Amino acid sequence: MTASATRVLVLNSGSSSVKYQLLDMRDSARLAVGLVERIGEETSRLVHTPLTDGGGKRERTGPIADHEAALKAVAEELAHDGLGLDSPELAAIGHRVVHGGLRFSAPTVITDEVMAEIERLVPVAPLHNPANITGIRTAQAMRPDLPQVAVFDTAFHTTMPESAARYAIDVETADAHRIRRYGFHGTSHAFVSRETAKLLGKDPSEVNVIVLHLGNGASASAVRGGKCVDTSMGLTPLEGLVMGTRSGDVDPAVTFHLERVAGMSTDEIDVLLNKKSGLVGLCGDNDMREIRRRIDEGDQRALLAFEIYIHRLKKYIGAYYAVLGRVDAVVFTAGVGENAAPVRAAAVEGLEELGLVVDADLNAVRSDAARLISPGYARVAVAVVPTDEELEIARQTYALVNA
Ligand SMILES: Nc1ncnc2c1ncn2[C@@H]1O[C@H](COP(=O)(O)OP(=O)(O)O)[C@@H](O)[C@H]1O
Ligand SMILES: CC(=O)OP(=O)(O)O
Ligand SMILES: [Mg+2]
Repeated sequence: MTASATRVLVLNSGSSSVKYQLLDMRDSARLAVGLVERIGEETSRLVHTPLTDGGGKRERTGPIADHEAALKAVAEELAHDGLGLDSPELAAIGHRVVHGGLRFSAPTVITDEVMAEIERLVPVAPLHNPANITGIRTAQAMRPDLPQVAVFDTAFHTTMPESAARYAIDVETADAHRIRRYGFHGTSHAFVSRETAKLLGKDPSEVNVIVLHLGNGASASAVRGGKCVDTSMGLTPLEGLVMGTRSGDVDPAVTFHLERVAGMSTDEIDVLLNKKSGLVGLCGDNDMREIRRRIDEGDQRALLAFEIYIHRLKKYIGAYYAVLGRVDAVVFTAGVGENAAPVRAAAVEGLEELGLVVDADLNAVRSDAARLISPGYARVAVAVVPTDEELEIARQTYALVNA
């Protein structure tokens, strides 16, 4: 890396999307941001926004076959703005990697051996790790000379005590197969819990926070003094909250029952619970905007899906309240948490005895800023804090390559 190399490209590869940002780490300024969605479908779309000279969003539509093709398209868009991957100013490429098992509790420079470990974990993050691997390989091929850094979703959760991380199943079996709660979205839970402390004017070590990361994937975490003590996702990102297409918690016997009684294969049940359940399974839509629109039109299926979503969320707020004992803030983040005021209002409705109240006017404000939505008298702050996984990944990546 040359002394003038201060830029970091961040790739957040999801199962069917890539979000990316190019940042200059001297001031964390974003030079370009973008998204490729519906990868593998006929209707793929790339939206690229350069931010160097006032911007000007560009869009490409049409089939993008896989993550490799997606990244090549992203590289072309960046080159078009004079921000190509060949730039000597690029210091590193930071990758979100969803499953890092127990081994990675910090950002890590990717070697062949690290890649082998990420590959070994594919069975426990089948929707995510393969996309992360393709992203890394494609970026390595483009810039073999640059450090590629993995920032793991699981890292923040490695501080959980055994009482929260261990499932109550036979210890030998669990240990032999490394079955335990790992938790995901950790980069977001870490970033948002820290930003929440800032919003409260306190040091992270002084505050206990319940973070509700509600995107397409969704998870809750209990953070005590800056450290995660429990989280809702488990061995895989399937456990916990109701999500866009994932069931979250179900009785594990549902799977035996479907095998024995419905004659479904393990793979079919995997697809059912990961891709055809959650909001989409309950009402046919996984987008909260569409669900709210249908509810406003009197659609009963959409209403029931919303109520199931909220009921689960409320149970986790209560559970993590009990785990923490004292709660300073309940925080909403990610696509649904940041934008869906009705979800926030419904999730804390009836919890006044716990000190949780949402002010309807504050909750209705649309803003990109971190903000309180509880009234001044409330014992527990309720807040909306936008997550920025890409910024956090860029910071960790840059810090590591400069260490
Ligand atoms: N204005 C909005 N109102 C309600 N929900 C929204 C809004 N914008 C986005 N969402 C929800 O956010 C989800 C995407 O969240 P996001 O955090 O980007 O997810 P992911 O990172 O898992 O792709 C959408 O599926 C939709 O349900
Ligand atoms: C781990 C996980 O669920 O990630 P996402 O929300 O991006 O699908
Ligand atoms: Mg996300």
